[in-house]
Amino acid sequence: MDAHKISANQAKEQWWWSKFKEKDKDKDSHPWVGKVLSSAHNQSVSVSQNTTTLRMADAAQQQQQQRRRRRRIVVLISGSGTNLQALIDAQNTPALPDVEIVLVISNRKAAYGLTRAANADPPIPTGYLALQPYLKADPKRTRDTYDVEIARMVLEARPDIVVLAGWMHVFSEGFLDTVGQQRQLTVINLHPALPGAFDGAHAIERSYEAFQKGEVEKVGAMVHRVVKEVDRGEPVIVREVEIKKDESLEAYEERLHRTEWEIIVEGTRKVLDEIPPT
Ligand SMILES: Nc1nc2c(c(=O)[nH]1)N[C@@H](CN(C=O)c1ccc(C(=O)N[C@@H](CCC(=O)O)C(=O)O)cc1)CN2
Ligand SMILES: NCC(=O)N[C@@H]1O[C@H](COP(=O)([O-])[O-])[C@@H](O)[C@H]1O
Repeated sequence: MDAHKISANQAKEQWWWSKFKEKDKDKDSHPWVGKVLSSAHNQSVSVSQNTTTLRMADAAQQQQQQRRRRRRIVVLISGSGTNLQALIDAQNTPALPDVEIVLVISNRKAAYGLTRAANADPPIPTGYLALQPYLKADPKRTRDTYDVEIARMVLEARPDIVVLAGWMHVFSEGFLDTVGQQRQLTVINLHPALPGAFDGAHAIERSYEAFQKGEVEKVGAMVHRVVKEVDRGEPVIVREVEIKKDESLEAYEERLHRTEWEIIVEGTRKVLDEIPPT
């Protein structure tokens, strides 16, 4: 700013002083009047400074409140983790705002999804617990106690949502009852078939074969809430996928996976947005 130019505040200040001096001319210039006015001025300056400070603090607090607490996501995987990668890439974009993937758990040591989590920026903490080694370690252990142990690992991360992204293990009540103890904690699952058809494992191959044999007209994928009955939970997102007569399984699978990468983000966002802000 050029030296001869003054700021709006300085101009306001000089106007104020000129008014103050005009007033002073009309009145007896009792020394105390000057003192009262100048201290009034000083007070008004300090009040306005305090007001400004208060206003700034209030604005900062409002900004803080507007900046929602990041919603915490735990992801369970068993394989390559391309759907986990879709979630990692979508974090804090308009597709999936105000989130943090806080833990990735695999039941298979060789799952490449664990590498994806470690390579994320910042790296995502991972956990690993496979059923068979767990059972072999202690004869008193059961599939149900395994499920409770997985649930404990999940709850320790204080999630707002649990996403099964290619988690190839059927949960018993042990898991569902344990995570169900945390209010409003939803578990969702990505399933490569439409509701009510091809529940369970190998759904991609089974639905592809059924279409090619003319047994079904439509195929697709869904994200659903997880209940005890496998793949029978309420659908959250359902998306049909184009399939062509006599095309290869690989061609169909590639198209299906692209759809999965979209709906796993949409489904996660949809369920998180159902949670009232704290
Ligand atoms: N109680 C529930 N558990 C799980 C659900 C669910 O809806 N309710 N969804 C599945 C995911 N899933 C299909 O989407 C699925 C995964 C695995 C299996 C399965 O038969 N697994 C075998 C082991 C297979 C293997 O290790 O290759 C098993 O668990 O014995 C069925 C369906 C996740 N869990
Ligand atoms: N019944 C569950 C099931 O079949 N899930 C399937 O596992 C794959 C995981 O891929 P990813 O490891 O690359 O994300 C996905 O195709 C998903 O639909």
